Amino acid sequence: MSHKSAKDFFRPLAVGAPAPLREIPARPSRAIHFFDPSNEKMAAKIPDMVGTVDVLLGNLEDAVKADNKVAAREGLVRIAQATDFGPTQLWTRINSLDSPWVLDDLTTLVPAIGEKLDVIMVPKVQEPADIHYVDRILAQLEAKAGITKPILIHAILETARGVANVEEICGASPRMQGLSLGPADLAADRKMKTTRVGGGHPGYLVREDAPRGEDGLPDLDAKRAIFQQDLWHYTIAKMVDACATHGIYPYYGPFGDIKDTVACEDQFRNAFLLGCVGTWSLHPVQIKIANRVFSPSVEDIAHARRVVAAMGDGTGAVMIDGKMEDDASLKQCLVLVELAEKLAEIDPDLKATYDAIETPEA
Ligand SMILES: CC(=O)SCCNC(=O)CCNC(=O)[C@H](O)C(C)(C)COP(=O)(O)OP(=O)(O)OC[C@H]1O[C@@H](n2cnc3c(N)ncnc32)[C@H](O)[C@@H]1OP(=O)(O)O
Ligand SMILES: O=CC(=O)O
Ligand SMILES: [Mg+2]
Repeated sequence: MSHKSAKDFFRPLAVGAPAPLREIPARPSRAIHFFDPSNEKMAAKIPDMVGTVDVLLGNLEDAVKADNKVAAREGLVRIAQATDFGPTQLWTRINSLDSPWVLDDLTTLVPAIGEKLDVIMVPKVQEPADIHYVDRILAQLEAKAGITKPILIHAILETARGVANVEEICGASPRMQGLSLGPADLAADRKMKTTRVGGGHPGYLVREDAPRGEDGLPDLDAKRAIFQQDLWHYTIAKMVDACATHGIYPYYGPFGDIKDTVACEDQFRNAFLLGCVGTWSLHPVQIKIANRVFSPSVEDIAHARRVVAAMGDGTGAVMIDGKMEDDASLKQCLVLVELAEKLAEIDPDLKATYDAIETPEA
């Protein structure tokens, strides 16, 4: 039980730190593209990726070798200082709070590039106290460095305890921007018997009933349909509800089977349909998939605009193509229309596509 009053949440946690935000801006973030700033070949590509992806994230945690942790941190500072990110957001993923690197990550990055950093992703968050720790230290570092806008916090949901505490984590600070599912660490922490980074598993399935023989017993040799199930449905749905409750944004996380672009698209689309606003991209090939999946389709926008036009003042019920539409379906349509408008502001190709859709008269 928190002893803070509601208004305390909107006071800076250090004298001289910027005032906390009251609303988290809905900035497009279809793909959060990970790069290792200590990998020179990868890092060299980052300036040219500005404008092609909504978020560039300099990763300092898992996937960066222990020997390269300092080089990654310093590489990120160099890239951030030398690059004009224009409309593209710059995020980082710091090392975990129990690691030997995280304090230096924060005390180096905030003074050096704090004005350019939009969001800090915190891995392996277990409970609100983890967010409180980062919240206070960020306020102190922002105050000392004279940073003018608060750096936001994004937590990865990748421990069983984190999932159990998800609501409290979302509400732990006005800096909370969103959550990502971390299926790889979460699987390990839960002791799931998988060996993958995200995605499904052919063994997690439901099988059609067996036909019965004359003896009334199941015919085990009969061919039966099987339906692979989604390992992540429960956690994503729980994360989406927690984020929506707190006015912050949910994301799918990594899809490690880089070459299976079809299954990657399916996983991303499931997350989009359930309410996620974006996903991670681990390889350039995943950026295009994410941008396509997390942008409403032409068909959806055409239909949504028809519903908006037909619903007039937004009350009552109408029939369109044999289906009943009312206030509730109108609200769903407005989610898509408003998302399309936001995306059109930063993506000229998408704007042209949406502008070309014939819009019915109101
Ligand atoms: C569970 C988790 O925590 S997930 C998050 C942590 N993991 C990550 O961040 C992984 C990030 N991605 C990567 O490290 C790499 O993409 C790997 C290791 C998966 C594959 O790398 P490669 O074997 O080099 O892939 P591939 O040969 O297809 O790369 C093609 C080109 O894209 C570049 N590239 C690959 N990944 C990236 C990236 N994330 N960002 C920018 N460029 C990239 C490569 O440098 C290569 O460049 P080149 O054509 O000039 O040689
Ligand atoms: O960090 C991500 C994960 O899946 O673990
Ligand atoms: Mg992880």
